[in-house]
Amino acid sequence: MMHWTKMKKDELERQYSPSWWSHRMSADDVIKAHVKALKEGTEQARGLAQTLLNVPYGEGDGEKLDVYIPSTNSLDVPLVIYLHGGYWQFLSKEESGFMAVPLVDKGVVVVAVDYDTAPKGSMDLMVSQVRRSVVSVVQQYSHISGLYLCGHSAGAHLAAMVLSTDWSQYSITPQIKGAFLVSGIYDLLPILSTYINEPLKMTEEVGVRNSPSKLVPQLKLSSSSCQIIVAVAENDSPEFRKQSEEYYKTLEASGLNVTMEDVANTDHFNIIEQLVDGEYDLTKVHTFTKQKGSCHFLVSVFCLTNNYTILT
Ligand SMILES: N[C@@H](CC(=O)c1ccccc1NC=O)C(=O)O
Repeated sequence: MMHWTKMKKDELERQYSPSWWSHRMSADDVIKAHVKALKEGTEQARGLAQTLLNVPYGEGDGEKLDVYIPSTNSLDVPLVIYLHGGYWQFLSKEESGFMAVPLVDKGVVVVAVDYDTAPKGSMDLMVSQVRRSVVSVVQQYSHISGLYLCGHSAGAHLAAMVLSTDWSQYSITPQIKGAFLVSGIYDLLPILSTYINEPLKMTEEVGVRNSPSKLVPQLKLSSSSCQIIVAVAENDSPEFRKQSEEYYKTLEASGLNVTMEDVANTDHFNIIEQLVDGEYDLTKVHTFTKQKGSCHFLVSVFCLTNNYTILT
């Protein structure tokens, strides 16, 4: 495949337009269906779980998160923080609670984080916000049995930036047990010259310091015991697939605990949408989770994608 530096602008923009690559619908329709599925899933989750909505994690207006709480007597309560996608300019926590639908009755707390999307927020601000949201959650829920991170698309980028944080600047060092990075972008340089960067206005310097692919040594220092899953859709664009493959290879070469999952029959959108889908075999998930005893979240998520990888 041609290296991105050799691509003309229109080809680069096509490669970085996920909706163009769906086999299911037209570009416009797949985005409309995506927003609808996430909204409906979030509404369903709000009906199923107890919720704490709009909990501040910082001083800024946009620095709020939603907590989806299971009713459980168990002391073993894992918590997963979900960072939404949407190219750092679309979507919000109002479409980001859907993952609680299958997880809440397994005793998992789900937290959906808002951050200031562009043009209001810059890349540096969004990265700082998600880092601070994780610190705030850990301070608030110090009794949890494990902290997991999940992000989709731009949210997978932000999750990878959280894993690559030098926590010495913060009041605590969160111990993240697992991270599920779905169809992410880990090198921002290819998008600098595309329409995606119009509201973001990233310079090359900003792109470099916010590229997880360039921060693997820091990730190794901060998150060496984190179990990382890099997942990508079969029908993501070749450039998106390459982003995941290369990030996975770099993590693996550094000796990190990482798995690559190429999820068959999915595109950039339904790879994450289907985590709400009741059709998947939740009974099996439950048995699996009990047998394995730990890492509920990652096991559940993987069974939901019909991909029975034993992770613990
Ligand atoms: N121009 C992008 C738009 C996009 O990625 C997107 C738009 C709305 C909501 C979510 C999106 N992407 C990933 O979550 C595309 O072609 O797919």
